[in-house]
Amino acid sequence: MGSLAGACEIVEEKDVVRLAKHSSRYCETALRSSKDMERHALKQGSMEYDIDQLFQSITIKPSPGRVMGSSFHHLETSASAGPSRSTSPSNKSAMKKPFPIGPPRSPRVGLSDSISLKQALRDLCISKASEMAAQKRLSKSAAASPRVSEADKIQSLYRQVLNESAGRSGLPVDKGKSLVEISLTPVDDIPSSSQSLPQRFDVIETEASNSISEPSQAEIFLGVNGNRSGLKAMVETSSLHKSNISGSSFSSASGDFEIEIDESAASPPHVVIEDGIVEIDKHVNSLPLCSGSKVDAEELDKSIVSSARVKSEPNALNSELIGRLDNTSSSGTDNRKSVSKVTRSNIPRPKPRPKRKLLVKKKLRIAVASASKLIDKDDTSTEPSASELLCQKCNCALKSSSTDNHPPTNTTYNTEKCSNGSFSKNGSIEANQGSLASSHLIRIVKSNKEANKGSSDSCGKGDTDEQKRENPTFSEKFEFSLSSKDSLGDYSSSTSMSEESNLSRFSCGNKPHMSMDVRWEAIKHVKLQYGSLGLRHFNLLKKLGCGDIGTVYLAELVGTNCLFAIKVMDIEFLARRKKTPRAQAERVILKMLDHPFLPTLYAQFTSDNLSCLVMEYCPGGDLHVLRQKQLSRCFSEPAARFYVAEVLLALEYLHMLGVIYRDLKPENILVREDGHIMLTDFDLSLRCAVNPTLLRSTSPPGKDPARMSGPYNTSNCIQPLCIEPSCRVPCFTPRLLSSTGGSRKPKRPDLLTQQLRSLPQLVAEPTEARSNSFVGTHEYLAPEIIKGEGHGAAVDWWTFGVLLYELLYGKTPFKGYDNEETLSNVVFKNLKFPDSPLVSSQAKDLIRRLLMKDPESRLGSEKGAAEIKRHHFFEGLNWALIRCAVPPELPDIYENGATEATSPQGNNDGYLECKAMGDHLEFELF
Ligand SMILES: Nc1ncnc2c1ncn2[C@@H]1O[C@H](COP(=O)(O)OP(=O)(O)OP(=O)(O)O)[C@@H](O)[C@H]1O
Repeated sequence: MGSLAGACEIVEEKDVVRLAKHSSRYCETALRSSKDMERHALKQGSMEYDIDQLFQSITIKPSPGRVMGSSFHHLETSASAGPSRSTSPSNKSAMKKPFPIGPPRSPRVGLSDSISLKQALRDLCISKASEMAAQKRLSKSAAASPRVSEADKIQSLYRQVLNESAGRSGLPVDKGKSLVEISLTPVDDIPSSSQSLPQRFDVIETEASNSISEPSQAEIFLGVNGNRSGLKAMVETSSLHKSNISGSSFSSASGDFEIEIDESAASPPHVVIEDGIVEIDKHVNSLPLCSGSKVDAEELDKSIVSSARVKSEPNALNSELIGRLDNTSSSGTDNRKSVSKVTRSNIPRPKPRPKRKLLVKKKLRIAVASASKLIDKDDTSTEPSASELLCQKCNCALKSSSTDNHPPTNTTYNTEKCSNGSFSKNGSIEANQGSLASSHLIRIVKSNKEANKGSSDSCGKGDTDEQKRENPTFSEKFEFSLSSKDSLGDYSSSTSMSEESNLSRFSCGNKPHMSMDVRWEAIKHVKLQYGSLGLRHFNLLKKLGCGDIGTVYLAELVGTNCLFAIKVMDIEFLARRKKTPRAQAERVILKMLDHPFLPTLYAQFTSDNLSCLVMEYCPGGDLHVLRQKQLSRCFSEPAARFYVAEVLLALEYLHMLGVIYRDLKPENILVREDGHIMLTDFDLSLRCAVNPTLLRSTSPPGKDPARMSGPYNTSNCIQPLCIEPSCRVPCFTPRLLSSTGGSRKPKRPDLLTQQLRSLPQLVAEPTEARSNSFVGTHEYLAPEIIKGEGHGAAVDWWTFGVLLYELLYGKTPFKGYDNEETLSNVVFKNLKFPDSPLVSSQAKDLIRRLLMKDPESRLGSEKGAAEIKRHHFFEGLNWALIRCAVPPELPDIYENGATEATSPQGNNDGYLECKAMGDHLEFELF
């Protein structure tokens, strides 16, 4: 057709007539006759007939050039050669049939060109029609044939694409080199091994089904030009998901596997599991093979974690993703940008796992918990909590409490070691909150645990052998515990230190002034709950100090907010050092005490070789520390008066109980939270008999009461006025009682004062007590103690004078170069007062009267504290209400009730001594 178009134009016949009005009649006739013949011949076939009809309406119009040069010239020649040039209708037919012009030639020549052209056109049309019919038949048969699969179509399509591609690029299609791997295997079924190659298809002859549009081909070309894996994915896309020819999704033939491919995603995806669908978003660097529902949550977790970690590595993702699509792990080096999102819906996974998401969440939660455990590990490794180490019900120390063979990180897994299985979570939690205990606690608890086991406690009987195996040191310690237990039994029986005695002995009933204290209730509750109280019920928070016979810890009762000071004493150590009597004395004295300026003993128990005293905790430190904090390293006179007044009351109380304190010094005067004092440390105290007597005044009326034994020694007073509720309580007015020993001239007493002074005086001073012990602190030792002449209660008034002196002057009065000189000064040196700071004469007079080297001349030696109270130094002081007075200063309370003053003193000597004394008890610094 193309060649023909160039030679002539096909126009309608009328135009030809109009144009060829000069054509000869012969030509028209010939043409007409020729058409008739052909029409007749084509009647046999309808298609040919139609074509013939078509051609009847076609007139070949020669091109201008040709017309002028050949055909037109040919017509002219014919016309000139003919007899008539008329344009009559008869000529029309002649013009239709060309006749020869010029030299005569066969009339077929001119017609033969025209006929051949038409014939060629007709043949071409027939050929095309036949092809279409054949193609139609072929397509019908192909559709009906079950053997023609989608893969065949894919292959044919691909073949066609390759051919076109080769044709366009000019490259030959080499079957061997450009063999394309078309994987029809769903991802789930693809083994992860890199050796398993995808199924290969050779390109086969298949008719194009036109199912691939240009976009798909473009994608395929992109894949071809990219890399093998990319091509594979794209081919899969285009072939398996016809509905989405753009290749944005991938679905298997079974329809249960879908991979969405987002071409625009050039960055790594990340994975989200939701209702069984694995979504790979842009941030996954390393994604495990999503083999259906067999996707391992751990791997997914890893992927998620890694996605967060390697967001900045987008290139790595594609390779991994492609590798997963190929299911060939080794194909991870490709870098294809067209695949970035894969969605798995419902294929080969046997059953969906709707809980996958939960599983992941759980894992994350576990991970958080693990992280918390890691954080806890660190915490417990350095500062384990007692409650974490103990079974709260059966008091069995948990495995983790052993620091020898078990790292502290095991603290949370060992509840199963307790046969009772009653590990108290609350206790643990609360213990964790406030636990600052150090490793020493572990060892103490450990000893406690072993003691429990050794004493056939209800918990862990069967674990003994097992623990021996697990802990090589257990056997040794276990035996030691037994021996300790024997020793303890003797000790306990002789000293009534058992827990049972503690239970029956102690209650708030015999300590009325503290009966409302919540700490009693807390202790009582624990005793009722667990049957007994032990060290296991406390979290040792801080070491407060280490004394001569034990170490004092700040402790919290587990499950409460109650703080205590627990004095822990190693019984064997005490026995070896012959200090057991001191511990006994302190314990007995503490049991008796019920006074606002003396410590309350809440409980006492023994565990293994430890004797523990649970006392009231004083957070304000001691007066020695407090004095050091003062500007001039000494207290003001009012402050000093306040403190010594309270000490005086405490000493008076002790003396009434028949206790000579003997160790008065600022270090033993603790400051409570409210600023009032508490006298502590009674291991040097002397217990003695005391016979409180009511002394009647023998002096005549009007005599200076300072010379009397007491202000109330009036014979005409039957009952002490202070007992009367309706009394105006003049006896509480210190002024009335302060004439004793005062340098000031006493005022003339009025009638009431005379009556009060005439009242009988209670004297509860253990005046008859004598001791030859060399006890106390050098600077505070009374001369009679140093001389060894025997001493009594008056030693406390000597020390009381030294205390007042130190508080006012910041130093002790007889301090020498060394202890020997100090002792010498105490015995021989006269008392001197420094020029500064300025101290009142009343204070100096009191000190002077108290520091009389002769104990019998000493103020208070005859009638006790009452004499001292009456001194002018205390004039105006309300003794009865001094506990309600405002203290000089309040301590700064820090965390856990501790203060700067109660910070660890670092007494390594004492501490090391404690460590050395116990075979398996170690006290360590925080
Ligand atoms: N109830 C308490 N509250 C607060 N801290 C206390 C308490 N009891 C003792 N401490 C502190 O513990 C330290 C040691 O006390 P401990 O009674 O063992 O006596 P010490 O006076 O140092 O020694 P020693 O018994 O040899 O005289 C004290 O210095 C004191 O700081």
